[in-house]
Amino acid sequence: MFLKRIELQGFKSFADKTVIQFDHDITGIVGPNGCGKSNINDAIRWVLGEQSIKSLRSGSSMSDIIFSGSKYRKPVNLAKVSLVFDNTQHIFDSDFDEIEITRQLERANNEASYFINKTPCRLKDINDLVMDTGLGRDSLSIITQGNISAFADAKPEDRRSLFEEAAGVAKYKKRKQVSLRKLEKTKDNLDRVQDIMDEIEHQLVPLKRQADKAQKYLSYRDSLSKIEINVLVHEIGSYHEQLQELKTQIDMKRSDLISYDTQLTNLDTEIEAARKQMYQLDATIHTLQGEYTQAMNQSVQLEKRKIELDEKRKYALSQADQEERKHQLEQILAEARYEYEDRKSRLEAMQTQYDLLLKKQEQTRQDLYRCTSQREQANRMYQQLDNRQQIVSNMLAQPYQHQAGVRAIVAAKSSLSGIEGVISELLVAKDQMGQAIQAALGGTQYQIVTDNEVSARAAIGFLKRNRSGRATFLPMTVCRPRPLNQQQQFIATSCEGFIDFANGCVQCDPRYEMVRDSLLGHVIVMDTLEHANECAKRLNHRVKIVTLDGEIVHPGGSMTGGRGKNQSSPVTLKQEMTTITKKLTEAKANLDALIQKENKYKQADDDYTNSIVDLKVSIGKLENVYEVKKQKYASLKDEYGQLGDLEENATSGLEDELVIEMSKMHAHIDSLTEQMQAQRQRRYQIGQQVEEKENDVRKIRRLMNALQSEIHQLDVDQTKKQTQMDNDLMRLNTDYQMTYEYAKSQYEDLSMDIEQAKDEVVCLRQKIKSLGNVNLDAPQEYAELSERFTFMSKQKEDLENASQQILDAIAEMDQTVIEKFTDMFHKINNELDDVFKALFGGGHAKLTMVDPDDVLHTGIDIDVQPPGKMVKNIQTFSGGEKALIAISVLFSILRARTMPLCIFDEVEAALDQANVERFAKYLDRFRGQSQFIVVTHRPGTMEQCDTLYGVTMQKDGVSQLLKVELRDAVHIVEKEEEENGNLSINQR
Ligand SMILES: Nc1ncnc2c1ncn2[C@@H]1O[C@H](COP(=O)(O)OP(=O)(O)OP(=O)(O)O)[C@@H](O)[C@H]1O
Repeated sequence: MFLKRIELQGFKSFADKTVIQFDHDITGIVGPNGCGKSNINDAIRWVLGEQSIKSLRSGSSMSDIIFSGSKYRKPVNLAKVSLVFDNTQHIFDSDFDEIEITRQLERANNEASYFINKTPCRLKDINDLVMDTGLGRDSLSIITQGNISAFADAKPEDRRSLFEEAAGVAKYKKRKQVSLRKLEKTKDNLDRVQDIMDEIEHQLVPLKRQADKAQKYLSYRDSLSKIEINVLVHEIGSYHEQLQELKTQIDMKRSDLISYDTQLTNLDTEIEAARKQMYQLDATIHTLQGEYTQAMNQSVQLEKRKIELDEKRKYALSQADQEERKHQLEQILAEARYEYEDRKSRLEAMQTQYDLLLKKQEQTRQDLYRCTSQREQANRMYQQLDNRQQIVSNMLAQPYQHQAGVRAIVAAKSSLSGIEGVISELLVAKDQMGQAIQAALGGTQYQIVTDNEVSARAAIGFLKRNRSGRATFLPMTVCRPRPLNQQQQFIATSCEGFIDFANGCVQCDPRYEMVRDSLLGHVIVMDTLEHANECAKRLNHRVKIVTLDGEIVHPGGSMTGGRGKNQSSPVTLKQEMTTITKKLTEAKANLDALIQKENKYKQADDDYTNSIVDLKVSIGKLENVYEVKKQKYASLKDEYGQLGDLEENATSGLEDELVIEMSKMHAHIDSLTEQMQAQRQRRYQIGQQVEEKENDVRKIRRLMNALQSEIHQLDVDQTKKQTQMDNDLMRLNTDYQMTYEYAKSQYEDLSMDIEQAKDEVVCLRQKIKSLGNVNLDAPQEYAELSERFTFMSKQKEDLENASQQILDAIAEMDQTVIEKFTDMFHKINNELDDVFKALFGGGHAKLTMVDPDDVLHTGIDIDVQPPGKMVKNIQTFSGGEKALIAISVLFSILRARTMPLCIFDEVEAALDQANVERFAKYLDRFRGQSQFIVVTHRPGTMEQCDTLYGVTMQKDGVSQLLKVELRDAVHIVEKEEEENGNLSINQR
């Protein structure tokens, strides 16, 4: 037997373990109403996976199928039912020869457990196992009275399931359902993937922009760091060298300072010594003056004594004898002669000295005159320069009188960002180059340099807002050197009168070298217009040429030149100011030197005058004395000549010591005078030396002041350079986390000069700034998002493929279903007419598809014509007829398709006795083909059963089973009938 046994325990009324053994084809289950027959049917369906509480005729919960107890029995907590099948024919797709399917339910947790051959499994495993075997919870295997009566009244489409079951397409339908669910799920996934892709695509575009921007930023940053590190290394090295140079200069200047200081100390010592000498000379002169006065007094005394002596002599002479008188006269004459000759020689000496002084004074006066005229000329020059300096200074104070816009920007410079200055301030013409540079720059000298275009725009906005005029701005970021090509440079430099290229004729901060080269690198400076013309010709009039006088030969050959009233511009003014200041300093020094020289000459002149006057007075005095002495000697000579033979022996005849004394006194006085003059002269010379030394002191002090200023300036430069170097070092450290030594070791040749590199750094910084905010995670995010998008695209493709595969599989399954369904439908239809005739005793029956074109969904109609009846509409048949029609179809199906097991639960209940017997007889035809378990009350049916199970229920509400082999049963019935008369089996 296919179903070998059923084991129940705790299921509904089967509280105790009950085993129903099936040994024959047809087994009947009999018993009074409510004894629990149908519970066996329920138990089979329950094991085969029934989930509907309603179908199981249970309460509100699945746990209601567990024996709920009775007045005399306690409820149980576990329901367990096992079906044991013979699988030697492998009706189930399993290698096992016996299959035991078990389901149990515990009241405590209301949880069901499933087992196949005692191995726990899922409900799905049981469904899969029984699928299309003819078993199953909704299968043809289990037909109830309700199924039978509903068949005829059912809608055509509701009948379809019976035929589908017969055709065994449930698994396809189930698979189709699974496939459809999969398809639905796939579509959901596809939609979700598409949504995600849309979202990613939406994010990808801006993220791509951000990533590109970040890539640009990183590329700029890399270039910047490479170049800037090199620039910083170069600059730090350069600052280091400059600092060394500055230190050397400072050390040298400090040593000069010390040397000057020593000189100053020496000069002070010398001046001090000279002053002491002057004091000593003053003292000497003073002493000499005293001696002179004393000598003069003595001289006066001697003169008085001489006069007295002469008077005495005169008297003695009048009293003396001839001899004595002669002797006296000879003495007087000798004295007179001595005095006369003495005064004469002294006078001549004085006169010689006087002449010499006059000559020297004349020479000094000539020098003074020359010096005065030089000084006057120097003074005029100085005044002129001073006046010009005032004018230039005033002009420099208001350099942009006619450029309102430039003036406004310069005034507001501190409140505007990025304003570097006006070209004319930033580029300073070198000496003698003012006119040329002014001509070369032209109007661009009033352009304002800004750090970049943004600053220029802001400044123009400022001028607009304030209506402050117009100005031209030159952003440093657009400046590029514009040198002449090599051939033009060669021609220009080989031209006669070539001075330089205009960019070489200006000085500027290294920061503005790019501006300088951009504006002036292509302009040539020549000495004269003639040479400029010649050069222009050789350069085919393609280049702008300017001359030192400010003439211009324009490209094309036109020329500009001439001279206006005021040729000055900010470019020339600065240079002029520098030149004037330099000249003014020189002129002042020259003037001071000339004044000093003039004063020296004046002093000398004064000194000569004094000496001359003094000498003149002395000469005057001496002349008188000389005249007196001369006349005295002459008159004495005349007077004493009359006396005869007087001997005139001037030297030997002097007997009076007084005359000699007087003469010595005069000589002494003259000597004192000379000494005083010499001392005075010496003092004057020392005074001059002191003055010169004091001048030297002043000069040295000036030099020292200048040196100190220079040292201070160098200190400032040093601090500045040190700060710049520290800044660069800090930048290396903070921006690039590098020490100088490490950065230096990484130094690379950039294949560009340092100025270009600096320019590149500015340019790159500007580019980075113009990028604005940068999301550095963007490239990574973009890569991840792109990868995700690719992944999603792949997923989408996979899902679309899967979807197509499912659709293909569904189409294939549909085709199989159509084929199997159509085949089974025809088979059943072929059987139906015969079965119908057998059960109805004639007539016709036929199945039709409501919509043959849609075999997958078509409903099934049944056309019947019982014998002798014209009625075709199935609805109009009686209940019994409807049941018999349904049974006809059921048997047709059983004929068309072999079922291993059929459970009929009072399917023939509505039939009359005759039809029950036909039914029973027909049932007998399937013996050996299918196994039947028949729940019945009808004796006709029972008669066909091989075995009957009688179900009873005592007052404890528990179903009991009694197995009766039919032979025994017939025997028992016959025995009972004999004993009790006409009692039916049913009543038993
Ligand atoms: N959980 C349960 N616990 C105890 N008894 C139950 C339970 N569920 C159902 N029963 C009992 O089972 C009986 C119904 O059994 P069933 O319907 O199989 O009877 P039957 O023999 O088929 O009757 P009929 O001939 O009238 O169709 C009722 O007496 C009912 O009380």
